[in-house]
Amino acid sequence: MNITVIFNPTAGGGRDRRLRHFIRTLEQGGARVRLYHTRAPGDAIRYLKGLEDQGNCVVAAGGDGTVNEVLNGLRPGVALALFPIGTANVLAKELGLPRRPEAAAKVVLSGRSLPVTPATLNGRRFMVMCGVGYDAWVVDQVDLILKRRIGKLAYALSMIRQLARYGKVSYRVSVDGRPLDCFSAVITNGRYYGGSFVLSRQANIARAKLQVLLFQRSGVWFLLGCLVALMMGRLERRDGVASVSAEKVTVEVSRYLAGSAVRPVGEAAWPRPGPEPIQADGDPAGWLPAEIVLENQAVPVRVPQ
Ligand SMILES: Nc1ncnc2c1ncn2[C@@H]1O[C@H](COP(=O)(O)OP(=O)(O)OP(=O)(O)O)[C@@H](O)[C@H]1O
Repeated sequence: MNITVIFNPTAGGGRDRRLRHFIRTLEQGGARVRLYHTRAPGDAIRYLKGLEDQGNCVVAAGGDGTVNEVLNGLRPGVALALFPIGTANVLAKELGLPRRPEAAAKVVLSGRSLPVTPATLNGRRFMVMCGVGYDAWVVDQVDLILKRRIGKLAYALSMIRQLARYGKVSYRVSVDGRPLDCFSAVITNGRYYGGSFVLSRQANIARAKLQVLLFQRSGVWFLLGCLVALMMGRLERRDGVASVSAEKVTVEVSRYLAGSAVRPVGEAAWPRPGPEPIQADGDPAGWLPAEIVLENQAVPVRVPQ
């Protein structure tokens, strides 16, 4: 088996020793391995697109951002595999993948292929989820230097800083043509969020459908209640949260609402109309408006037998 491994040396704060174990196990299992260290954001896509022959399988050795880049550079028919060494690794959690190097390598060598249907966000593929509103601002404003030092905690700090933003902009989300309004939305392919929190019990990564979660009430207390419900795995049961399945979703700003005395730390003028970010698979992915479409072909993903 020919395997290309794309290693993001910045994912999860750097995991060189674990990578060596992983590669050694692949080679001991008879695989021919080509290893590439990424040098910057977007490098994995460029590198993979330039490869005439990607082998039987491309392994994303990193977190969800690395998987996202590999997915965007992957040739049709080539299998995707994961060595989860990122910060949150939501897709790995979704697929029940092991994190230990030897076990992860065994899944690549002798696992089965699960067809997973990705979606596109304004033409760029994503595997797990994208979001607008509160969670997009949290991702957009996270301190990346702090993230390397303290991992997921950097997101917790960004979440606190962005609380005051929630409810100041409303969005018009069209779900398979049906217009709905909200103050935040997450469009997901899978069940999990931020690691191991259950976002949606209706979503399933093996199903060719997206699940759209809409946060339809404003107010910081409502948002805090949603975060607690998320931690308890009961988000979809909360009043003010709608959960609908879809194949095509568009999102645009509906309106900017009246100001607030509270403003996020570091914001000079607040609130003000401006570009609204989108996140995809936990990384910034541009600005609204957004068109999200389920693809019509699945990608084979290596999972445990
Ligand atoms: N050599 C590099 N230097 C800086 N950034 C890089 C490099 N290679 C890849 N990247 C970028 O790093 C970002 C974060 O990587 P990734 O998401 O895999 O790790 P993570 O954030 O630790 O994990 P997770 O997304 O699971 O929380 C990716 O969006 C990718 O574009």
